[in-house]
Amino acid sequence: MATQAFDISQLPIVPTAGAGLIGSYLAAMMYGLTVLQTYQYFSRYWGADRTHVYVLVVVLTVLDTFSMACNIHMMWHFLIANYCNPLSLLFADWSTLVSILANGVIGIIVQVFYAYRLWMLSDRKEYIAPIVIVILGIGALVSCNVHMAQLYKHGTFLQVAKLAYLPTMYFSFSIGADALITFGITFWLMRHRNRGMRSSTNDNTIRKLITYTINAGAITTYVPVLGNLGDEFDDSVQIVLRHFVDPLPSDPEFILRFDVCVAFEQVLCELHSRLNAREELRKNRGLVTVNLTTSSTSKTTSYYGTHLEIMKSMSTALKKRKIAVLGSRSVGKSSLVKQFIENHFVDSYYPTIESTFAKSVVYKGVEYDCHIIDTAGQDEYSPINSQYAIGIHGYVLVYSITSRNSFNMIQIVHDKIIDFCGVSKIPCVIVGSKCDLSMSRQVDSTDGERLAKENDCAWIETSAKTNHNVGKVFELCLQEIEKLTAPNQAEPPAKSCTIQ
Ligand SMILES: Nc1nc2c(ncn2[C@@H]2O[C@H](COP(=O)(O)OP(=O)(O)OP(=O)(O)O)[C@@H](O)[C@H]2O)c(=O)[nH]1
Repeated sequence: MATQAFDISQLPIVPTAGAGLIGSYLAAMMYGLTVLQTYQYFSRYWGADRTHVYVLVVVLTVLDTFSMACNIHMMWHFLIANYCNPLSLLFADWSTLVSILANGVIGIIVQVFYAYRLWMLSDRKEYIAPIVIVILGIGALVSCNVHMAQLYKHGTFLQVAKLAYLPTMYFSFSIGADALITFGITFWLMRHRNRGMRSSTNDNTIRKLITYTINAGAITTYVPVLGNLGDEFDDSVQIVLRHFVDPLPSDPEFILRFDVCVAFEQVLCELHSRLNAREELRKNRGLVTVNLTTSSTSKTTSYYGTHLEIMKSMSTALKKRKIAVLGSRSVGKSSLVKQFIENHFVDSYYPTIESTFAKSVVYKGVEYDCHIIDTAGQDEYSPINSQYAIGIHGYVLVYSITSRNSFNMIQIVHDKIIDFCGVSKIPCVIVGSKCDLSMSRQVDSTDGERLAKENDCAWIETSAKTNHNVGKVFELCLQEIEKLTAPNQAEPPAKSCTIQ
């Protein structure tokens, strides 16, 4: 039988899928990074988060993987299995349809998550924006589903021009939700910066969070904006744009571009969320104090700003612990706190007036938002300020092993707090500092241990200089606080007392 010459120009399509191919390569690269982020999340935080957070991360990753597999199949179907068969471009392949749905589901999960995050950031006060975000997210999902159902019903791409309003709706809903998320989160972060505990580390971290939020918002909004506005650009730009995000297509090639672009956008969204993970922000050491807690009694809590981190913040009623560091002058209180928070030792001596630091500490798989108050040194003539008896969960009482006087001050300070608080026991760790100076030792470790035992406190020797046992000090303090905390109680009663 003679083969009929086929005139490709008679087809109601543009027979090129190059745009889809390039888009698939980019999406695959982004997918690889997303998997890497997921791996890092599990290797860093395994055991520290709650089960449902892991489930959520796994579900998102599986959906991402599924979407990527569909994209690869789609490319295989059109470019390899049907090589030299331009007619195949007329018919909707199952993977094209299913990946539209998978991307829609990923989108709604991420948007609902961000709506929840916004609500939490606002101390559960802001309802309107989160509800609008969810409605827009549902709108985007519905547009996706209707689009997929229509394509399935028709079985071919011939009706695609008539259905072009559906991807336009999808893009519009996505832009609305992403823009609202970005503005909402930035607004609340700025509010927290203005009213929260002011310090350069806090401000830096909040600035960083705002930058992340704006970047993530800009990038996740970028593709849909181009999608909707592409036709407005001049010809030269359009040549490029048409290959990625042609908004109102009249040919099936669009489906490839659309699909890949949506996948690309979602993967980017995922990627950015994960890139904003806690380790990066932890480099700032001092943490921010913004209201994100689920506990109504706690006013501030740590906030690392993004996706996975906030998943965790949301999942756990973050436990805030306020710890006061007390002791004689020059025993090394500030050095101890600085070593713990900033990981460095300062040789020079500057008397402290008072500074507060914040840091999250994972202890026994639970993350605590610790606020550490470094106080001015006490002596017989300047006893402790009664403010250190109010709202404090635990105490670190520091003496220097090179100063007998500083050791003797510990009992005085301890009794004073007990007096102030009107209780018989306080969560407390007694710390013998400067243990690297053993040649000048004036206080034996047995004396320290005995004193701690008599007062029912924990005890440890440290050196801020050599970073010996520094982290352990605060772990012990948390341990002492938790001993006095009823099981499942997020907030132990901070010592609030009548001053006698
Ligand atoms: N060798 C040694 N020196 C230390 C150590 N910790 C602190 N110092 C030194 O002790 C001096 C006082 O340290 P600070 O941390 O300022 O003491 P402080 O208790 O905060 O002093 P106030 O602010 O007056 O209460 C500084 O010169 C520190 O370098 C340590 O572990 N080993």
